[in-house]
Amino acid sequence: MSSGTTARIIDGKAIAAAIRGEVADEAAGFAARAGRRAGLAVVLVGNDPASEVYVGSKVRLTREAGMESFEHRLAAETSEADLLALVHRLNDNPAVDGILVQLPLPRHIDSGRVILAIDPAKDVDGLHPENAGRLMNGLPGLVPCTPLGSMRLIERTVGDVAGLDAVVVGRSVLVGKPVAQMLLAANATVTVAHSRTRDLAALCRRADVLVAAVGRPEMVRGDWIKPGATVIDVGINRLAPAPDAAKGRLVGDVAFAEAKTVASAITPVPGGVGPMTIACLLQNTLQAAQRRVG
Ligand SMILES: Nc1nc(=O)c2c([nH]1)NC[C@@H]1CN(c3ccc(C(=O)N[C@@H](CCC(=O)O)C(=O)O)cc3)C=[N+]21
Repeated sequence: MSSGTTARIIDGKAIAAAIRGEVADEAAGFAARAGRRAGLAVVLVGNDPASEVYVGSKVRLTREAGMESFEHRLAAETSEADLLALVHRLNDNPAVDGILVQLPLPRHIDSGRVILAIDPAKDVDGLHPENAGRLMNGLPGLVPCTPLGSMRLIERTVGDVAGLDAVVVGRSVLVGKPVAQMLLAANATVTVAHSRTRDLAALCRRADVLVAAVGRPEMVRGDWIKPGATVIDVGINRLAPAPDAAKGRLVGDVAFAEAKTVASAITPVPGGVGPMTIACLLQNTLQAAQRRVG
């Protein structure tokens, strides 16, 4: 398994910071032309601690990029009707260019219905079926941030993926399906694997580009990886804390220490895809703002 080499660690944190810098420059230009700043509304229902942390960084980085942040924190018991009413108000608010409803929502709320209520032109998460359909059909639209961030890292690492074998492990609407569409649009030969896939290890070993997005800590082992492959680890899993620690360690869906002896390049967790997600969210917000003012 070990080739005695060590993979290049793809520095998502640094690349994301560079993208945020570019977004900040463009956001300043937008504000000068439009006479207002681009605005992002983030809606958080309930107080899941992980979601609180993500929303906190989204708000901070939105402001750092020179955009306006509208924060809506709702109680866990908020009704679906009240959440839908807020989404409609944000759709109608001209100062809001992007709307992100943090997922997962409490179980009594149908997230599909909430996503459907978001104006597709403000759907900076790229989750509305109209935007998903646009991605599928190769039409311009807003694309989901985590897949977009993953693609940016792939492009920067391997350049052109045309003709390469790409395997995506995971078929979620949030990550697996859209990242597969993006790889296909870039002319990779794409296989989407999932929990029912037979001999997942052998399939993964054929991948020049392997995207792991299953949400299972360290599931992808070193001997599942083709020597020289590029590995994009989308998973963010917090392990149970050690007896003396308050918080468990963050790990991806890939067994990093094993994989880095086989791959030619790999994203770390944290510091890989995660920061790229937020950078792409800011970029999507600016794009939505620019389209809205025409
Ligand atoms: N509507 C919606 N859209 C989302 O895009 C969305 C969501 N809901 N719900 C939750 C997931 C998760 N997510 C992350 C964003 C940034 C990091 C991130 O920046 N992580 C850092 C730090 C991780 C840490 O220390 O906790 C890193 O990986 O280096 C992680 C995870 C967006 N999500």
